[in-house]
Amino acid sequence: MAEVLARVREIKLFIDGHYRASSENKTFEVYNPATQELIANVHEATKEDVDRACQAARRAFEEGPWRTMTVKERCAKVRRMAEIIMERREELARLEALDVGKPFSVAYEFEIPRAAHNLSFFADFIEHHPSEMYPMEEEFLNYTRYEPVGVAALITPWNLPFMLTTWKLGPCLATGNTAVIKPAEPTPLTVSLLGEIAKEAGIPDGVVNVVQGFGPNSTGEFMTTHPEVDLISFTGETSTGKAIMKNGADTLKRVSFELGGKAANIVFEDADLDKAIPTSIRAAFLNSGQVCLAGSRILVQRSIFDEFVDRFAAAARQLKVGDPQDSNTNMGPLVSKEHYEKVTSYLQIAESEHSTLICGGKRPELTEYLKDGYYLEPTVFVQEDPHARICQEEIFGPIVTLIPFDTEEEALQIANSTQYGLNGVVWTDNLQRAHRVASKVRAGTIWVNCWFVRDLRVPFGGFKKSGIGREGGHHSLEFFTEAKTICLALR
Ligand SMILES: NC(=O)C1=CN([C@@H]2O[C@H](COP(=O)(O)OP(=O)(O)OC[C@H]3O[C@@H](n4cnc5c(N)ncnc54)[C@H](O)[C@@H]3O)[C@@H](O)[C@H]2O)C=CC1
Ligand SMILES: O=C(O)/C=C/C=C(\O)C(=O)O
Repeated sequence: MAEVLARVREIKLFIDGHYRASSENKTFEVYNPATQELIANVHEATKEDVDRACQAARRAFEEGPWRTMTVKERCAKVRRMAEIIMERREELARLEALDVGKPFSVAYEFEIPRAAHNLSFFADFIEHHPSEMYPMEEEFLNYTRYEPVGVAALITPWNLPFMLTTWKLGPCLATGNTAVIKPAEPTPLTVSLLGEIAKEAGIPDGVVNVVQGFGPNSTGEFMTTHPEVDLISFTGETSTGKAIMKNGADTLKRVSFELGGKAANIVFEDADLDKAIPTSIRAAFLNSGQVCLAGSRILVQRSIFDEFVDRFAAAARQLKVGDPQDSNTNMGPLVSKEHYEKVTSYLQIAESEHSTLICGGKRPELTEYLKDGYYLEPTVFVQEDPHARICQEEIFGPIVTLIPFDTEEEALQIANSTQYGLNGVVWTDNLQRAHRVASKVRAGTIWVNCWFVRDLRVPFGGFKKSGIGREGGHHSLEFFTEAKTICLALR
């Protein structure tokens, strides 16, 4: 594995079953966020390259065997992709840790197996999905077919590159669509391998294409305006979702968006703190807080506030910040210089808003090797005003805010006071309160006495500015297919 990490890679585009250079030989550089060392030179897809990828995906959809083969045969190939991913698990986890700066253990234990599961789950789900049937007395019989839509643009962010791309690719392929994928520009490594993994699994050329590049005036924009793209599944920032929607409007593209979040993690006085504190630590600092589901606003009932602050801060101080490749590391760096500057700008904002710094707020002391990495200690603030910017804006870093509340009504008001509504968390031993609060928080997923437990059958997505549509189970099936009704006269 040392060799996997040592070399500077050249990452090409994967179009129509082959690696290709950028048509203008344009490349950009990618750096290890833990050290600032160069790790890859990446070919940027020009308008001509994106056109090639979209045309290849269109041909593979219209002419190739992919759409017309039996669902059993198609899903077997998607399942084979999952097996190959697990065969390459260590390599993929090492690359994800190198590229994103996340701990290798998190990539190896959670994200790469989840990526494989994203493919195998949807292969099983789609293969065994029943059709609807509506008999009309004895005269007519209606039944429904779910047919693929066409060419899908799958655009993903840098925080969970491989996991989130496969979350989209699984249902896209199992239902018979073809794909043009674009990972985020700071983290192209693992996703760049998906084309070759699909090819090895026996998926025909042109079905899975991977292009690389930036968003506005670059690859992302060329994809979302391309006339051959029928649908777009996007995860990322809310403002990017708006731009993509505008770009796709002229050609009436179908969209599914999973956007930002600012989850309220509500801790009532009857909560079991021995469970609430370690899980709230994970919810705040997993992947250096770069998770859209992060519990970045912790609302704590005033009667237990001081105890919670002390115990939470003590647990935050215990986290080992360091080299992502070291198996003892709990938290790595932030993903890039640009993002580090954005996240650390909130330290000044918090100060100007009179937040109280409880712990963190500075670079940790690290070895010489990591001296240039984009590191920030796990940082905890207390803020009484839930309308302060650190309580409202998605910081997307290891900065968490503790906010006291007195009553259930007040907790709900605070929880619902942001523009986001992706998820929420409730800690209580009172079953009635759990149901009541869960029903009143305006968000797509509410975890009660747990966090980030994922069953891929359930709807996943956001209220308000956290997204449009739902993916997961039959929601993904509906997004990636056209439902067709066939009505047969029986007499
Ligand atoms: N899941 C989430 O909720 C995520 C939220 N974010 C938030 O977004 C902020 C910025 O992160 P970015 O990676 O820059 O997110 P982003 O939303 O700008 O980028 C996500 C993807 O969209 C592409 N993209 C950007 N502009 C585009 C356009 N006009 N047309 C088509 N594609 C476009 C990017 O190249 C990337 O592949 C973070 O600081 C964080 O607050 C970032 C990652 C994930
Ligand atoms: O479990 C999922 O499907 C998604 C998890 C996390 C994100 O979408 C994110 O952080 O962007």
